Amino acid sequence: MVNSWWEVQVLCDPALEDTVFWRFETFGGHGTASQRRTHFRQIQAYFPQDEFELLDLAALALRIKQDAICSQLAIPQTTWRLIDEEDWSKSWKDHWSPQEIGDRLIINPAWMDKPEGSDRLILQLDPGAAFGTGTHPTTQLCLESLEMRVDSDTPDVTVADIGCGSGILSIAALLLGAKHAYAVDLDALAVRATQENAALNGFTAPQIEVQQGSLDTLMKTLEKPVDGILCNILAEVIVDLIPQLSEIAHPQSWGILSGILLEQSKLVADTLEQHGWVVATLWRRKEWCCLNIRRS
Ligand SMILES: C[S@@+](CC[C@H](N)C(=O)[O-])C[C@H]1O[C@@H](n2cnc3c(N)ncnc32)[C@H](O)[C@@H]1O
Repeated sequence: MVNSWWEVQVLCDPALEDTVFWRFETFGGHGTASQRRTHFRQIQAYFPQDEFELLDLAALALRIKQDAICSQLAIPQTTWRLIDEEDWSKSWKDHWSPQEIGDRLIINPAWMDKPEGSDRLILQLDPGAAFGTGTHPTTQLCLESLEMRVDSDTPDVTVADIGCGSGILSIAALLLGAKHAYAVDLDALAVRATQENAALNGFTAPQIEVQQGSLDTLMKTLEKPVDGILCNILAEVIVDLIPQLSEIAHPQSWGILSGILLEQSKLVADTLEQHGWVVATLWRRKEWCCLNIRRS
């Protein structure tokens, strides 16, 4: 059980924002959020104290500094402090507000009143320690792609959500009209967050089934192939998963893959092609992209 967290805060040039998000994610940060300041960005993430030594944080700060130097940007200021569980949840909640995404969704922090008078689907979310507040470009790209794939005209859609984090993509799929979501994540905190968030939105098993694990878990437990595969992890991880992706797909299945930096998209697309998939569209936001794929 985690009792204390490192709150790591980076003040940097806006152009470094995506890189810092990516560094936080690869280091295992939770609840990453950013705010605009007049001439710079303030980005923070939280790291469980029992898993991170001061040396790890120093290494993270050094990497971020090197990233800035390589991009010829001002040297960022990285600071950290130890906070307890209660302060942690409050601290990052202070930085988060309702957010409209695409044409049909609004992500509403669970501790705030539901927005009134909106004709959007309201996705209630409390990510807790898991990734996926909807503020990251990759999550937004996945949600916008999902809107184009799932609606009330496609009522029997089933989706697999690999690396579900807070559960945001599975829940969005169900709100948009999908029939079943099968969510997996290696992180036990993400499994718990997904179950709790699903319940907040009125979804429980069997409509949503959440397990700790990855693609191999789904391969063992799914009774039928799914119509859609959602996977917002990192390119390196996605490339490793691709060879077995078709094990949970049928000939008409589609996929939405993100967490991929633009310069990594060719590697991912080539690997997809080698394994019977094609990239139908590539959506881009900042340095990130999202591949909408189908079987070839
Ligand atoms: C970038 S977050 C995405 C969360 C959410 N789906 C979203 O779109 O915002 C990636 C998640 O993938 C999980 N993850 C990383 N590698 C994984 C793997 N090989 N299999 C399953 N989950 C993985 C992480 O624990 C993390 O929760």
